[in-house]
Amino acid sequence: MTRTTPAGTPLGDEFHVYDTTLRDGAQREGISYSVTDKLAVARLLDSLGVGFVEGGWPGALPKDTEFFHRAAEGELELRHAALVAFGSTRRAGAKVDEDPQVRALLDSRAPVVTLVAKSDRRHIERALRTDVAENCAMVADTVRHLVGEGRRVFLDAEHFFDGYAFDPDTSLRVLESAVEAGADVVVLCDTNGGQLPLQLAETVGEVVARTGFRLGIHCQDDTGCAVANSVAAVQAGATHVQCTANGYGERAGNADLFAVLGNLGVKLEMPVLPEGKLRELTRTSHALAEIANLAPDTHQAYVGQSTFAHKAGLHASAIKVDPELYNHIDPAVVGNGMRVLVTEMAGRASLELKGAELGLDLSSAPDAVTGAVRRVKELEARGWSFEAADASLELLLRREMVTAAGAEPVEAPFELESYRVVLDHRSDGEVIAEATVKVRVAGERVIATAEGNGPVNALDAALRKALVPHLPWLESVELADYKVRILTDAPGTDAVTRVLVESRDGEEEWTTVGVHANIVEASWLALCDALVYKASRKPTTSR
Ligand SMILES: CC(=O)SCCNC(=O)CCNC(=O)[C@H](O)C(C)(C)COP(=O)(O)OP(=O)(O)OC[C@H]1O[C@@H](n2cnc3c(N)ncnc32)[C@H](O)[C@@H]1OP(=O)(O)O
Ligand SMILES: CC(=O)C(=O)O
Repeated sequence: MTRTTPAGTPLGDEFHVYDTTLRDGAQREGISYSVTDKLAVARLLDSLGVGFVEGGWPGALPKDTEFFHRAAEGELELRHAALVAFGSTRRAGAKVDEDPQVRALLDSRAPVVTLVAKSDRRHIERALRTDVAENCAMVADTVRHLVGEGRRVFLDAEHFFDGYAFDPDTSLRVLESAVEAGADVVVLCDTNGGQLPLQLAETVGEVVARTGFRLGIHCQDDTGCAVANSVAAVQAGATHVQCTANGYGERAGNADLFAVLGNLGVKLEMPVLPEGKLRELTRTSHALAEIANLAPDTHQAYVGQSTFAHKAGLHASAIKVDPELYNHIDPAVVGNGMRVLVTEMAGRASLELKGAELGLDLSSAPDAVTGAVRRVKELEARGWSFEAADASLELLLRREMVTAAGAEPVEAPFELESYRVVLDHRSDGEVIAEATVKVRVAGERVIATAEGNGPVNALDAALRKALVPHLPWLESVELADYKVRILTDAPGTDAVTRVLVESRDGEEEWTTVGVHANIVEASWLALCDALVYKASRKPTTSR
């Protein structure tokens, strides 16, 4: 059976997933790929299984010229994708075989070339300062020249939608010039990103009907509709879709590759990637964000870390019955995972699901669940936040289980008698903090003093000094991150400080929270929870 797009066009090899992260994605403010970065991006996209990787504009950017050179010299072995060089048509009034930019496209040795050409009469006349006939000759000459040199050619028809609305005959003439000269696909570009899905799909359908050409779609995201526009274009007959990883691109960005693949691959069940590769979407998206040196968008469609995280109690209660009730897909299909967040918005089901996630069986402890829901709501009203502090939440749940269900108590590995912190502002401007802790550990009273570059650092150091001789496992535990937030609107109080402490050892990372009017005490509470949490996971003998 022939597979088809939603518009009935035969699929299989005939549908192109075309990535332009390395060219249009690199046009985003804040991105600057090195050549090594570009090679790594191309490898990741290839391993995901996209059909085409546009590597850049050889001849215009020295880095891109070098990228194509290194790729051709064996540094890039692509298994799925064809490498594409991007560039413009010959200059107006020039000869194609004398145009250095066109020469650079051939020199890149890329098997596919995408040419950008004006397809809006206003741009032809005002930006290029030429006429429609010469613009069409520039397109035809360049396509014919490159095809004659054995390249497969696609044409990006810049400003197509705006141009078609203004003067459709000119825009169609540009497409015809390319196809008659041998271009394989003509790509309708929403260059200014101003289109909306219904109007764009109508235009794509009309152009398919009028020309019968193989059409591609390239959407910028200035209306926030790039993904919707791309999907609508495919539904209207486009069989080549251009996207960028995580929507990186000029101005507001481009159509996000991962959302487009999710929509086409999962929702429309089009075989846009090789078998099994949709499960790589999340991992690939995050890896590409790393290379771009940008934090992944935690709320990005399909692949964001929070995209299947459920906070509302009502959602959790339905999810407990069946996760499908509140997830639009099984997150595993795109390599993502579901999480339940416990906050003031939690109900019993949220706590039960979170407990299961943390390995605690609360099914036979209804009173502990009730107690935990009440406690979380009370504490969050006073400024605590458990959403990002799973270790403190686990301790809270286990303490409720002790009270309500007689479970084994959560033992602290030490008992605090007192702590004291002083700050010493020295005459040379240096500020040193000194902390002294008095604790009982393993049946002994221990007093330890340590210095640090701040009160929390000094307190942490003094506590370790006191405890490590008795609790050797503590040596591998370190403070990985420390976040402070001053809350000015906690009801019934003056400002309070919330401290999140992220700890790690060779086995895991965990986060705890402390809240108090005093920042040092808030930090102490979070630090203590961090150690109690870790101690509760160690065999009794090493506590
Ligand atoms: C919609 C898009 O995103 S397309 C991709 C755009 N990407 C980039 O521009 C990044 C790379 N660009 C560059 O490095 C430079 O702009 C270059 C090397 C391409 C050109 O640099 P310069 O020769 O200094 O020209 P400049 O950038 O000022 O202007 C572009 C020239 O190309 C011409 N031009 C623009 N589009 C086209 C086209 N499709 N076909 C032929 N010529 C074109 C312009 O008319 C202008 O010509 P002019 O110098 O005679 O006025
Ligand atoms: C070609 C391209 O990037 C655009 O028209 O937006």
